Amino acid sequence: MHPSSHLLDTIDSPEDLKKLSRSALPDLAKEIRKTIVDVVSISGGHLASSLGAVELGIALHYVFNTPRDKILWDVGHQAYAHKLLTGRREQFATLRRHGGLSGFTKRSESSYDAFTTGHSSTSISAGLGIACAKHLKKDTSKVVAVIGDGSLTAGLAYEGLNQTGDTHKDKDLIVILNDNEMSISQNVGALSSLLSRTFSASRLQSLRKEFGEFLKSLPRIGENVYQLAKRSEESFKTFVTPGMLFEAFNFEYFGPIDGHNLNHLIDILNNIKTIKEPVLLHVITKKGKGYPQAEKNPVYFHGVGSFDIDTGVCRPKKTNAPSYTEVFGQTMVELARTNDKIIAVTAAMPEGTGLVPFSKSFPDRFFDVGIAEQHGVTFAAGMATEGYCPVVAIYSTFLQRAFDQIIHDVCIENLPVVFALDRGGIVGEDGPTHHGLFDISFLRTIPNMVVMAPKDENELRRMLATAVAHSGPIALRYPRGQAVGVDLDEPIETIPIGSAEVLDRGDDILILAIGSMVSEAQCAAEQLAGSHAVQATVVNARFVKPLDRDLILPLARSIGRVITVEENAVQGGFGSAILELLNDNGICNVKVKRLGIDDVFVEHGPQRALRSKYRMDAAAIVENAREMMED
Ligand SMILES: Cc1ncc(C[n+]2csc(CCOP(=O)(O)OP(=O)(O)O)c2C)c(N)n1
Ligand SMILES: CC(=O)[C@@H](O)[C@H](O)COP(=O)(O)O
Ligand SMILES: [Mg+2]
Repeated sequence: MHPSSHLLDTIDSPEDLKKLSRSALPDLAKEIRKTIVDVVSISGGHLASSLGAVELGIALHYVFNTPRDKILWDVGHQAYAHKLLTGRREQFATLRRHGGLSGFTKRSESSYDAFTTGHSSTSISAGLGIACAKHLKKDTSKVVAVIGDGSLTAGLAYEGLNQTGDTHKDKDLIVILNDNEMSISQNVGALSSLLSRTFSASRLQSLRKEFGEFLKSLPRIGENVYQLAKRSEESFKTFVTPGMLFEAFNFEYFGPIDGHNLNHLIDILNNIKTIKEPVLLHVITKKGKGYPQAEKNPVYFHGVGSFDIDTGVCRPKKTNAPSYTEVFGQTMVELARTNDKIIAVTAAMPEGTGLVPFSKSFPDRFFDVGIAEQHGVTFAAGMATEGYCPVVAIYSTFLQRAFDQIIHDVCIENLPVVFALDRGGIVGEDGPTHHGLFDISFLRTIPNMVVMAPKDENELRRMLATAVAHSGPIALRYPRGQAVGVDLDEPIETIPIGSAEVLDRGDDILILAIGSMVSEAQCAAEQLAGSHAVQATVVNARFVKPLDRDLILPLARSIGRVITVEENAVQGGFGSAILELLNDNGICNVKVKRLGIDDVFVEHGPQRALRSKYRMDAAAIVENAREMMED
């Protein structure tokens, strides 16, 4: 690694970058890489993707006139070099920290961040929107969307390409395909093998051209020659290349070129910026480029916690409890051993959702559909119609994409699809685009859907067993990170649908808690009894839908003071469900306080700090209980 940052230290904006000679840029790239590795080794972050896009970031800001020209970084997880070059060098050490720089691009953070990101595959649609708006305003500045090969597996990207290629209107958009042959894991699907046909691509294209020229040179094309030409054209299609694909979308295709060769990048960008029609530039990069450990293991270094730079080894976490994700993954394997109908579906997150062990034990029953949550849900619905039991494991935040598919393709027909929602609640450093704070609200409104959240990892296992035995759509949501550390039942018992449990008994206040908030409620009950002489009944609701009305209603009636607690938006969530239940049953003289996230987007920061700031803890329950007692 380069010892100092004397070039980077001179850059406060892309204007300063432009003052450097081309020959200095490779050294600048080294300095940027060193800075990224240094900071991410402490703060954690998306290391491998950002290291792969260093030259791209330099070349784009060297050639284009940002922020007037707009660069949209898809997902935004590869944009650390962009941040360093656009006036955020001094704050870079605050990356992903509470109050510091976001790990993604964010409009409110910088005028150089053209679009706020975190979820994938938005760059082409948003870029086209910006380009069309510029066109209407007669603004001739340029728009560049940088999208990865993984992000190009999502349908949304093709919706953008399709509209961009509409020949009836001028669409001045440059799309850069940053192809490192990786999503988080190995990229999947027909597209990934198509993109790697680079050798045959150029060979076949020149063959095709030569053949066309030959035909044109003939004085008269008879029927036989014409038929031969058509057949040849057809057979060329079996060798479709990336260029042909994008040309079919009416893009001018350039590439593939080496995305780490600054001279080539700058030359070609200078050329294509003069073209006033859709352009696709295909660049080949290496995920983790420049940091050997990340080059060797890009999956591990995609999103990483703090690590030792010399060894690449992550700093150990303090607890011995497994994560919810691990327990989910192990339980899937256990259940699938005796139930050959269980199928696992992931949308490009086999590691993140804990499904790698399942994929190894049952490769035929494991499906990675790519970054295609909508397709994944409908695909699962199709499998369910054939008698299988698909378990769709998707982070809460990414399932938002598939809301219509859940209703239209799964719930209307009451199909037995299990939704395993990892990262339900506050996720931490990824911030507002990634917190899973809406699933309870959006799932509980859907007819036929059952919604559960476990209080600990043993209950997660029981809920998963319950879910695969259920005959309709059913969702369980659980948090990011370490579980509670309880013993696990063997064999796994199921839970009657809609049954809550009483954990503590007291006459003063009723605390109805769900999921991760159950342990906080118990802790609060202990404090209330110990220091404030307030006796609380604590109920682990287990189900948001259906609620255990036979247990909840008499308790609410007799105690008269109710606090609901959930790690979810308070609007429309578990607390709202309780209010509806009470109201619908004529119980209107009960005081109810709903605790949850109150109509805001939660910023990024450590999970613990955010939970405390947003009052998702025992202290908040105690405070609210005491206020209620005083009223
Ligand atoms: C809708 C959505 N689903 C899943 C993810 C999780 N995710 C973030 S980056 C990524 C892989 C993206 O691959 P690619 O675009 O090729 O970028 P690379 O990491 O290779 O640079 C995935 C699956 C996401 N951000 N958004
Ligand atoms: C950029 C992105 O969407 C993912 O890489 C995400 O950051 C993963 O989050 P986890 O670290 O919770 O798996
Ligand atoms: Mg990629």
